[in-house]
Amino acid sequence: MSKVAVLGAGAWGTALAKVLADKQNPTFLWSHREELALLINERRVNERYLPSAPLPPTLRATGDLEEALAGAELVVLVVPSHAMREVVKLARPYIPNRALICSATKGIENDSLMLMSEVLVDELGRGVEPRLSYLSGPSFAKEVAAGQPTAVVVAGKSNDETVAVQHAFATERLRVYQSDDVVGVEVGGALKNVVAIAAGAADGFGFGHNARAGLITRGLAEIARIAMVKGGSPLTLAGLSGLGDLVLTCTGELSRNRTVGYEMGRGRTLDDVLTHLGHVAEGVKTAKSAYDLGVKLDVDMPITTEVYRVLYEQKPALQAVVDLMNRSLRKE
Ligand SMILES: NC(=O)C1=CN([C@@H]2O[C@H](COP(=O)(O)OP(=O)(O)OC[C@H]3O[C@@H](n4cnc5c(N)ncnc54)[C@H](O)[C@@H]3O)[C@@H](O)[C@H]2O)C=CC1
Ligand SMILES: O=C(CO)COP(=O)(O)O
Repeated sequence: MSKVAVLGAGAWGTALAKVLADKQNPTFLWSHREELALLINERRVNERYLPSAPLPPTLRATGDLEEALAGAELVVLVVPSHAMREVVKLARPYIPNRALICSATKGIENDSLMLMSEVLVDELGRGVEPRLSYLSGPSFAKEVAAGQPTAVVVAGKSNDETVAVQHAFATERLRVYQSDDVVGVEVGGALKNVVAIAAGAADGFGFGHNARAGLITRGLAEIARIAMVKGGSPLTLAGLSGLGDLVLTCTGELSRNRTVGYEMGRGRTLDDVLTHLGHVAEGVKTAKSAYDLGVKLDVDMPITTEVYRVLYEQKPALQAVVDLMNRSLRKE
């Protein structure tokens, strides 16, 4: 590509920008904090968010959206979900007419209860839909940046454009699958973060492997229920952006969402954990959106509901376990 813009200079934006820049695409990494962009250019590493990854000369950081976007063939959106709408509004005047636009953000907007795909169409218009795609799957930024073998999926409604994005990201170490199930891929990526908080808490309490495996499996069941009601395929949820990312985030110590649950399971408060985390834990805000969505769509989401009650209604976490285990018995 002649130019790529990555909007969002956190851990994941930096890792994806590195992948694209290592492939010799001139890559602009936009940070909403100018001083971070200056530091990245000076030190050739994003010390704040991804200190382990040296960045190639093909990558340039900037705090100027117009500079990042002018002439870009591919625009990658990787800001936290709560900032997506605001950033897209700011970026809209500068996004080139034919640019492919790929979101790698995982989350559901509070209040509107929109997936990122719905936020993007809301802000950019239906006409842009064929150029939109969504990257998701089990992929810790640190491992991708280190060239550890990783598999992800890119979903989009238009085959040619999605294949173009698939090829843009693919490397010998990053295997990229393609999907046309935008809803399934997005719901899987967003809701696994909520289940990861529960799985982390189970580990923090000192529960065993059984509890974790039960949470992963029953978590997947409720994620699939919501995805289906929203028009996604349950098969997608058996893939990288469902089961794959759920297993990674519920078991991997690098997960920020799992860490939030783990520390709360060990007795720390949510505010204390978030103050010291230094990164976004999307599952916290998404727990509220997912709970509201479950109520709105009349979908039974017991694990999500308990995570919501612990995070937002100060329910004691151990009481949540008791309530989860003692619901009426039912068919699997
Ligand atoms: N870190 C990872 O391993 C992965 C993260 N993701 C997803 O990528 C998205 C971004 O996550 P990370 O890069 O890891 O987050 P991070 O916590 O490492 O960095 C967040 C970045 O967003 C910026 N930011 C915060 N508020 C902003 C605003 N209002 N406007 C513009 N920028 C703002 C921060 O300055 C920072 O650069 C999330 O949705 C996350 O779930 C997806 C896959 C892997
Ligand atoms: O989405 C991720 C890996 O696929 C990252 O998960 P955390 O945000 O919990 O670290």
